[in-house]
Amino acid sequence: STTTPVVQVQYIEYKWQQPRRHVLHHAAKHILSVRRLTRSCVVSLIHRYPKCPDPKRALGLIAHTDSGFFTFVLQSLVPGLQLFRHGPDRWVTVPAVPGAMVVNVGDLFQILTNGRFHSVYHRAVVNRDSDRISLGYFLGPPAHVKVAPLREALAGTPAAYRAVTWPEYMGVRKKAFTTGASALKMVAISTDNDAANHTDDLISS
Ligand SMILES: O=C(O)CCC(=O)C(=O)O
Ligand SMILES: [Fe+2]
Repeated sequence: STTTPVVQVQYIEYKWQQPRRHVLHHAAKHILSVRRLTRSCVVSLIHRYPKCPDPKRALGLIAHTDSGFFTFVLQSLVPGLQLFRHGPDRWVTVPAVPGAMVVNVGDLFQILTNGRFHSVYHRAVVNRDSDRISLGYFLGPPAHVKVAPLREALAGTPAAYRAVTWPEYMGVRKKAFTTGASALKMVAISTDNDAANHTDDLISS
């Protein structure tokens, strides 16, 4: 039998301005209400990265953003997940904390929050001495659900993205991958929108 879990949204980053907390709250409520209406929409992947004698010359997983709402990553005790940070531009290794899950924001969450939350550009590097294993749980909407910027995220500003389903967006990403374009920009409504251009900046840098 199934029970409805009691979910509490906790704000880890207290420095966030009130409008952003408000958007996070509504986005979380929205995702939970979509989940309640439908069956599971979690995809899981297990990665195994064999040890590599010359890690500088190989990459475990090419730099990318994830497509769904969130990705939950469990790493083995060998770190390898890296996030791209600006100012100065650099790759930051996420420490492998036993029992800890890393939560990455994905492209559809950026669309849902009209760019108030940015999907994280990340990659996986390999280790010289040890194999590495990671588990990824990709949370997104069921295939038929259109994702569009939430009214609460707009607050008087125009929508930066058109509505897309997860499979539609995967199709756009596939096209973007072959042409070197940005998938988020391809579903953006206005090209002079900062939020929509954000990922482009990352990819070109
Ligand atoms: O291996 C990792 O830590 C990252 C995996 C990942 O980014 C992915 O599966 O999308
Ligand atoms: Fe990823």
